[in-house]
Amino acid sequence: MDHFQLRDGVLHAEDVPLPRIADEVGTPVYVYSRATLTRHARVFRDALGELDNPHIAFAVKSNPNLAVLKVLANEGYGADVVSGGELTRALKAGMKPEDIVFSGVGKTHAELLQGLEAGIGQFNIESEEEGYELAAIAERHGKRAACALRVNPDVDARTHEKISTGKRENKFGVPLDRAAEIYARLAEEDGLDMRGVAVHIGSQLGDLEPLETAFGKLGALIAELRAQGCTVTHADLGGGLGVPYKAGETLPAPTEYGAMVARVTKDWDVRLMFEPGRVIAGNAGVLLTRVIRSKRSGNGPPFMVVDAAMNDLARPAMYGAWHDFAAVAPSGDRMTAHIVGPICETGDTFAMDRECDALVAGDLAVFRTAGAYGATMASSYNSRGFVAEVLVDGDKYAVVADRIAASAIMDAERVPEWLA
Ligand SMILES: Cc1ncc(COP(=O)(O)O)c(C=O)c1O
Ligand SMILES: N[C@@H](CCCC[NH3+])C(=O)O
Repeated sequence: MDHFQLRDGVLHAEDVPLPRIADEVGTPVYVYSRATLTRHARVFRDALGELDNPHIAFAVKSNPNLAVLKVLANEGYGADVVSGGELTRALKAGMKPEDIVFSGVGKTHAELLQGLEAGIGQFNIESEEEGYELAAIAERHGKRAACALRVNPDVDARTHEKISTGKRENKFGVPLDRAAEIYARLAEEDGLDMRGVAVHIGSQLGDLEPLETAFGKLGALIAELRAQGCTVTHADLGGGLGVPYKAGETLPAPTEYGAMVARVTKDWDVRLMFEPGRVIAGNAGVLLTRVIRSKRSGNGPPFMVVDAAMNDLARPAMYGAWHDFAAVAPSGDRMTAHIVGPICETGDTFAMDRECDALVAGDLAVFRTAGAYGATMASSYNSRGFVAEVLVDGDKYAVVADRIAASAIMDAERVPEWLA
């Protein structure tokens, strides 16, 4: 069920009319639905119902807002983090250290130490070099780090090239054909408790087949490791499940994913771990914006300039991504427009030749499916400041991230005296 629905002709987030949020908080603003987050968390967990006690770690990178993390912590979710900053957030939101997985190719010395001191559940080691560095830090501090080795299965995930992570030429993980020897060597380290393997082939996957291929390869690796005497008790299958961005688009349902996983892993005898991000948060948020003005463009459709821009929602500019765009109070009339932001780059374009609700200056509209990889990828380009975020729960809402004004960012800058 969609918690962003028209009621009496006005788009609501749960029971809150969006114009109320626009008036009270201003635009642009991200609006999240707690009910959707909770529902998605439960749907995903239920889809894994055939498995024995799966560990689900929300990919914090997809939406690191503390309130969003708290909603998921309340649902028993752990966290998949990729930086010291994300680790700090996950802990602050109440996630248990043992439920936190630390991924990423470039964990620094300080971040490895931070993870060890926090007592996190698992490091997903992405290279032999990282393994030795972690082992040395752990030994020096009298600790033992629980680890999985992330492998690169060389599988084409059939998604956008910039978010594909499982091809040999991508920077992630260790090559599959070297994984067994690296695992065995790292297992010799006193500072490491090599307990598992991990894989994540990419994001916004619309097809289960590449995932199944990658999981099949991981299963063969587990068998090979055990045959050579290594212990494997955990397997982390990453995230990646895609979500519909266009009305009417169909993607594999979590239940189909869960059934495939159960089938492929039935003889693995490990605890399975998952790192979903987008499938939990994507459709739990919209970016609420106001039309600044429409500008005629020769004989073509008008440019509809909205007050959100590529610095607030980078996905269209970065990946050519589609976000459905709809009026908050649709009149029923339609128009075709180029939907653009105010930033001084042609790339600041949300959509060209988009057929959409007819809108005029001052009207409110939303970009849908903006709950994942939205606010978290914002910048302050063109000195526009950082966009605000709101969480709705029934008929109430809270500002869960203040708008950061360009002036506040400027306060952190200095002109050295020697320039005077
Ligand atoms: C290691 C890792 N885990 C989990 C995720 C979450 O992916 P998604 O949001 O597609 O579920 C990502 C991002 O692609 C990732 O790099
Ligand atoms: N930022 C990407 C997803 C990246 C996934 C990172 N592992 C997007 O918006 O689609």
